[in-house]
Amino acid sequence: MKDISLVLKMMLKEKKDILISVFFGFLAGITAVSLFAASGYLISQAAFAPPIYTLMILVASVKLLGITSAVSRYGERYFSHRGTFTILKNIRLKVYDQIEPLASRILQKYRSGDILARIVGDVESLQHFFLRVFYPPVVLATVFTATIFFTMYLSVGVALTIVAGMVVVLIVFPSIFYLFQKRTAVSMREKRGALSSTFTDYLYGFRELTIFQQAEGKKQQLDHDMHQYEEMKAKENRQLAIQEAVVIFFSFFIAVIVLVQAGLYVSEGNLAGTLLAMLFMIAITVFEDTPSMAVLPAHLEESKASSKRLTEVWEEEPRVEAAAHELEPDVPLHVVFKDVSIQYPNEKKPAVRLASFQIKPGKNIAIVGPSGSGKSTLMQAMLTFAPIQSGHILVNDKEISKIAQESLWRQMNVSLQHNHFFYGSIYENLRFANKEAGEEACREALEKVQLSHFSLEDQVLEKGTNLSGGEKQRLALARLFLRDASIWLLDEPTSSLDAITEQEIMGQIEKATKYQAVVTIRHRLTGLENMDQIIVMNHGEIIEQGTYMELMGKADGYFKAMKELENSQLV
Ligand SMILES: Nc1ncnc2c1ncn2[C@@H]1O[C@H](COP(=O)(O)OP(=O)(O)OP(=O)(O)O)[C@@H](O)[C@H]1O
Repeated sequence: MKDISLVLKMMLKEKKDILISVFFGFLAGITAVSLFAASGYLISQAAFAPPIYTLMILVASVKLLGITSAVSRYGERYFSHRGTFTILKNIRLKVYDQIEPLASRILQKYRSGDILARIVGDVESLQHFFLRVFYPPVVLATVFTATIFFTMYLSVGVALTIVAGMVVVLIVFPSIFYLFQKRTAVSMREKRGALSSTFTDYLYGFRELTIFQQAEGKKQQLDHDMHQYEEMKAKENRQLAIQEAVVIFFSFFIAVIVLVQAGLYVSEGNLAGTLLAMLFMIAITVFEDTPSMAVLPAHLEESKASSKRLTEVWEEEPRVEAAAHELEPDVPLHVVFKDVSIQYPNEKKPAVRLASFQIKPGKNIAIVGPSGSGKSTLMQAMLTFAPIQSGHILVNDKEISKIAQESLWRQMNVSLQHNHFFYGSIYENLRFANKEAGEEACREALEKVQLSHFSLEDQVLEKGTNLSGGEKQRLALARLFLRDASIWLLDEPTSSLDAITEQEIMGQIEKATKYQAVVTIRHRLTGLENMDQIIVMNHGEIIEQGTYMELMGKADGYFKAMKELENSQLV
């Protein structure tokens, strides 16, 4: 029950449509049974040449039942499908609401292909829960019960045969099929997950795979995964077809038993002969919709697994209470790190240990240190993307975890090591930072980053694959000139640029940020003389901090040694 709690909760929100569709389903089923029962009775009665009005009443009833059955079948389809699509919409919204605040953590834990398979494939497969798992047994049970009561009135023996048939079809068969299905479903899901992950790996890494001549091997693995998945799918379809055949065969078998049994009662004089055809028709019709019970176990297993796979994505994550404190938009940010340690999930040691420093409004700060020393992690923590293990990050005296993320990000201008570009024009990619930015402002921003040779209509391909590394960095920086923000966070913003372009663009940034704080992660140690503060990191710790002069004044300082080494290489 816990496994399908997600879909059950979403389903119960649509009680009205569910009740109406069950009502129409029952009406359609029971009128179909009555229609065939009345037809059987009509044929038998006609053989005895009864008064014309008897036949007229029977013919009219048959017609009326036919019309009612058709109309209620329409109502059943309409409301059950409407309910299904609303349930699916509710599930999509719920999944999005749960996953969105955890996105940065989840993407560290799951492969992107797997996440995609969950939020597309698993959500889609839950649409079958109501229509194929919940609904058929409920409607069948109600139709069976009503039919059994009616049949009991005619012949208790026949009614008991139908009861036995009902128990086998509604309980025994689904339970046996479920056991078979469980095994197939587990390997199906594993194969689907493997296929989806291999496929995304192949797609994202296509260029590298081709260059390193590994594409063929990966393609073979993809073919292999695809082949295995198709084989499993074919096996599952075969299994479902056999199950369906068993149920259909059994239904006819019960109808034949009813015919033989009723025939026996007639010959013994315990049943009127005119009821024979009627009982046979009832037995045939009441089992008409039972093949849906053959596929029910497969859909139940699929729904359970999908619901579980979706909920585990957010249930295993620590709960994030919606932070409610809104930062005032006009007050510049003052950020204080107090003994902050950060450890990524599944990592043995922290990426940052006991970091303490401040970012005051209007100050220029550089973070330097060897690769892997934790510089970007500090920036990720300011953006609330890195998991803080201990210590405090205060933004305008408020704990960062209590601040509504949007109000924090609104005041930040960020350029990360890898910036994302969308398929579209340069203009669209710039306006993504500020919807209000007009063409003139965008052209000026391009000029500031020395991209004035680009027109606003030029196309950017997915992930900016038609741009050079330096162009991507400059386009990412151009976005920042279009937004007002009180802190600029720049992670190696000019690492792909030549020294002259770098100097000019940094000059433009300096001009635009007279009153803003700018935190820049740097590998090159040039141009740091005017920094208000330089933070030096090594092995996840801040080992030195101060102005350029202060750090260069330390006789055996780490920064001083790094700077001297760099200078010696430049000479
Ligand atoms: N998402 C992550 N999951 C697990 N470990 C991570 C993650 N991101 C970074 N790390 C680890 O944290 C440590 C610090 O990484 P970080 O990116 O902060 O270093 P950096 O100083 O910015 O390096 P670089 O100069 O190469 O960009 C590294 O050991 C890295 O492997």
